[in-house]
Amino acid sequence: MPNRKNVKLPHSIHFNSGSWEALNTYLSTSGFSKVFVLTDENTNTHCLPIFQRNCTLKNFEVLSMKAGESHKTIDSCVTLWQQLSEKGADRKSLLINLGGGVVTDLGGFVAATFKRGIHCIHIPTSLLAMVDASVGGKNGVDLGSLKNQIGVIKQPDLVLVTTEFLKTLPEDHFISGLAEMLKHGLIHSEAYWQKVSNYDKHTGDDLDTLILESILIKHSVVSADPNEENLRKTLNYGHTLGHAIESYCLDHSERRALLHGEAIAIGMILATFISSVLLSFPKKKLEEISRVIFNYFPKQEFNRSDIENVIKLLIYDKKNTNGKVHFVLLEAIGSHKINCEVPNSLIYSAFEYYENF
Ligand SMILES: NC(=O)c1ccc[n+]([C@@H]2O[C@H](COP(=O)([O-])OP(=O)(O)OC[C@H]3O[C@@H](n4cnc5c(N)ncnc54)[C@H](O)[C@@H]3O)[C@@H](O)[C@H]2O)c1
Ligand SMILES: O=C(O)C(=O)C[C@@H](O)[C@H](O)[C@H](O)COP(=O)(O)O
Ligand SMILES: [Zn+2]
Repeated sequence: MPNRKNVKLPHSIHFNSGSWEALNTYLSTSGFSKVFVLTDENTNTHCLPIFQRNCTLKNFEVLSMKAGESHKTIDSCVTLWQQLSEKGADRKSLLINLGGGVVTDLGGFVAATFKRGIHCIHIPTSLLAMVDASVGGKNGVDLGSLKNQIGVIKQPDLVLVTTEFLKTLPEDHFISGLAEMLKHGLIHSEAYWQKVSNYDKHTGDDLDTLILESILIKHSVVSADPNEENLRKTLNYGHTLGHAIESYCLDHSERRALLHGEAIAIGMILATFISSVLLSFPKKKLEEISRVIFNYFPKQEFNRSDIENVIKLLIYDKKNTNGKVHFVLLEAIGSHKINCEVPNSLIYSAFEYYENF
């Protein structure tokens, strides 16, 4: 993977110094009829002032939604579609999504569907949205607690990544974003895996370089397979069980709702264990990966009935065909296999490995 000096971002993605200039040029040359900025209650407080300072256009309207996964729903979309309608949005209007992955997923979907599609820009403000959610055009909402069941793939006009926003991001959400960066390491290269797993914010590691590299890994996969016919499925590493665990916890009030990255971190340990059994993924590496992940993500408890229910949720995974659940597995770091079938007995063994590590 190229480093920051010789790296090439696509024209639609801008990083740090170039971002505000790209936004202002785009706004002044595109002739939008109206500009809307979608925030959630936290990005409204912490990120909107930075946006206002840097955006030369002053007459935009702010729309806001409640923060968090439980608001990534069609009801939130209806409220926003109504507001856009009442405020006279037309097909020459622009929606700027200023927030984490919930705002970029939901705002991307609202923009893609309002009057069959208005313009949209993502300005990601969480680590997870910078390295993953804002790149690649997947958008959508949950159906009840089932993750991302409704949505489309539509690329935003621009993605503007400004890491200054991370200064106010709460620690648990920062760590959640690290999970997707670790995933990029696992599917892409040992070198990037090592860099992210050895990242230490206290020793002044260059986080911006790691973020940029993650964006490039994600972009390279998406541009090779934008509609997830084959290669893009690798970006779903750890998500087959991870999403089922996330949905299960969202739906059970006695459990803490896990952040997306927290659930995916568990899913990656489980998928790597399964890889070690089915594809001879090296056992020593499995242990290293488990150690790194447990270092950030404390163990969660799953009893037999929890696991049974998680397995039942696998039927909703979007990589399934003909009722068959398809996992992404690894032969080694950076060497993946898609569309793998996994017996339930092995899923139970994977949870046993996770609980006993
Ligand atoms: N479309 C994709 O390709 C893709 C990829 C990965 C994840 N996702 C989705 O992204 C969502 C998770 O995204 P997330 O982790 O960003 O969650 P999030 O959007 O809920 O943001 C995390 C929390 O941090 C707050 N926040 C965000 N930026 C802040 C800032 N700069 N300062 C202070 N507070 C800030 C938010 O208000 C929220 O409370 C999930 O729904 C997941 O399914 C989508
Ligand atoms: O961009 C992709 O493709 C991904 O799979 C990235 C994932 O990290 C992300 O969580 C995505 O939203 C999952 O997609 P889904 O199609 O499984 O809902
Ligand atoms: Zn994810």
